[in-house]
Amino acid sequence: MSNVNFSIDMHRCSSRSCFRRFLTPAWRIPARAASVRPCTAVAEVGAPSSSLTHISHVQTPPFSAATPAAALLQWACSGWPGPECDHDNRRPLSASARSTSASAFDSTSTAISVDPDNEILANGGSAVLQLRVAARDLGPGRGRGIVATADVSPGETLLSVPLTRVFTSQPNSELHWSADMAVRLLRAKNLSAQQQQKQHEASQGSGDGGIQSSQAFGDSTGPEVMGEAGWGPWIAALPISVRTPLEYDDEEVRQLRCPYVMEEVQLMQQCVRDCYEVLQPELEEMGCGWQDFLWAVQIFHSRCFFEPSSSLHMCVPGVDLANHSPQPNAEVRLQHSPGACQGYDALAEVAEPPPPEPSRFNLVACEAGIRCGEEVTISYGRWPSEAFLLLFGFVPKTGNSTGVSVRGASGGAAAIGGDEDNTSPGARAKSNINGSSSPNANAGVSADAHAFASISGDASAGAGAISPGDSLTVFRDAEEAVRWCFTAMTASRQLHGGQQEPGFREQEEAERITEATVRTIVEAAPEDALVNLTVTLEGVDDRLYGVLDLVSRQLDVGPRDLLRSRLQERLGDFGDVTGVYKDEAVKSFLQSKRALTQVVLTQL
Ligand SMILES: C[S@@+](CC[C@H](N)C(=O)[O-])C[C@H]1O[C@@H](n2cnc3c(N)ncnc32)[C@H](O)[C@@H]1O
Repeated sequence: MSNVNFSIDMHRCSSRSCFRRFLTPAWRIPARAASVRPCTAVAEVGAPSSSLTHISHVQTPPFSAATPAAALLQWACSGWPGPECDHDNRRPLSASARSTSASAFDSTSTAISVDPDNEILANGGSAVLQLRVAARDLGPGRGRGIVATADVSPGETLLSVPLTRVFTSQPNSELHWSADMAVRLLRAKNLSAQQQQKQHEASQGSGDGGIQSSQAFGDSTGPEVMGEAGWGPWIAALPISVRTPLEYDDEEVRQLRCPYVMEEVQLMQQCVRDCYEVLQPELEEMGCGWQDFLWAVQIFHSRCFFEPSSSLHMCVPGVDLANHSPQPNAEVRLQHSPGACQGYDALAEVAEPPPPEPSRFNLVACEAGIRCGEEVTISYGRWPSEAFLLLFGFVPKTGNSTGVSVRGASGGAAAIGGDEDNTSPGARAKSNINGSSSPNANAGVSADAHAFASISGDASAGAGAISPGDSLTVFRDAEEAVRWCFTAMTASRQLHGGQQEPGFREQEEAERITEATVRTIVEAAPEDALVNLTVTLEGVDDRLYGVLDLVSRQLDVGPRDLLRSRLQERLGDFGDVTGVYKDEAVKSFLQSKRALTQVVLTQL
């Protein structure tokens, strides 16, 4: 097999306007929904409870060795000979080495006892792999995760899932990708339940009491053989409930305080409701309602990888148990089989090739390796906190409240505590913000732009709360920036300069200048080039600087002063974050935005 060293970020991340640009277009009302009547309000189809109790994001069934999650890893890695066969010498580890590491396993380990003379135990017609990882319950904050049950060498494959067992979006779906996947998941859930029922009845008839071992999910129990009914082992291991902002009620949306993010949440909620309306008849035929649909959509939002070359979303059984860390110790790779590569067909014409194996989705240890007992983590990408909150329902923390060192464009990469994540493609793209990566957006930027854009020196005020990769949207787009600057400066001059309220003529003139400035800036730039103008710990978005610089020439105020005023206003949005939050993730979100705004302000 050719090993394509190809990391995949969770979903898509574009460089400059990281969040809005990748999410918003995808969340527009899908084509099939566009013709339907205005959607039903959430309340009519089953609104979430509004009581102020903390809700864990991922609710999972009680965990033991026999749980579906423990059996899932075996099922997911169908056809994989196991980690020891991936070493260069292709020799299995000695039995003693294995038993040493196995002694550190807990009861949930999937590496059950092994006959040393028999590398692979036959079980229900399938092999039991000697995995070096196990699924574990990590508590209310994180749900389940993957833990190393032995020391793992750098580059070692931990899980290897054939693409035939990866639940993938359909390329030409008319519906939003997650809605389409949700219906397919619910259908598969129904079919696999029916299948299980049949098996149960058959086994009762045959007198074995209907007891099916959780280890008995063999190669014959997958979707390759059973079609949609074959996803049962994965579905049984999915969380019972997932909570993301799709479930927020009005009060919780208000608690987000940030108008841009509140809009995104409302847009997403609306889109899902619209999709539900379109799909309702089909869902009801399956006996599913709004809550089932909402659950399934959130399953995919919180567990899918986005594969950029095919634009497909992939939910990978087993690997979908890996939690996020900004400093991951593992990564994912697609391994293409010769059968999936160009040239296989040509070979088939001249020789009898081996039957093509499916390509595989691998979880691989990073360069440092992994110690026995450590959680195996991957990076979902380096995103603003709202992207994490909206899709995954949590906001990552730095875990370090001191030692923030921020350098700007000319100074190179920022280092935030010990948790800087430069591993993802998103991270590399984002660090270009202060460079000249957006040529069209920089028209008119003066020579001191970079000095201004560069946030330098140490800043520690509350920086430990900043989610790695977070950014603050200062303006939705250039037009909003121009209008805000004119309005704010007029108001400020009246307040501080004792100026009279402008008369009709003056107002007209001010409006004319504003419109002309908007046209100069917006019409000169390509469509959507000037949306989501941000600041990050790495500095000020060049495009934002360019806009403020042009406006400042009209207003006779420095761009730095304009930015400072705006950030002070934004800080007010995130003011006092103490209080009761039904969802702790909202608090982490607010703390991160507030701390980021404060740090940037101290650096201006
Ligand atoms: C791909 S799933 C990972 C497995 C999940 N913990 C489970 O029990 O099924 C992603 C979800 O796990 C949780 N999660 C992942 N990384 C986390 C982290 N660093 N902190 C808190 N929750 C995390 C979030 O609820 C997220 O939506």
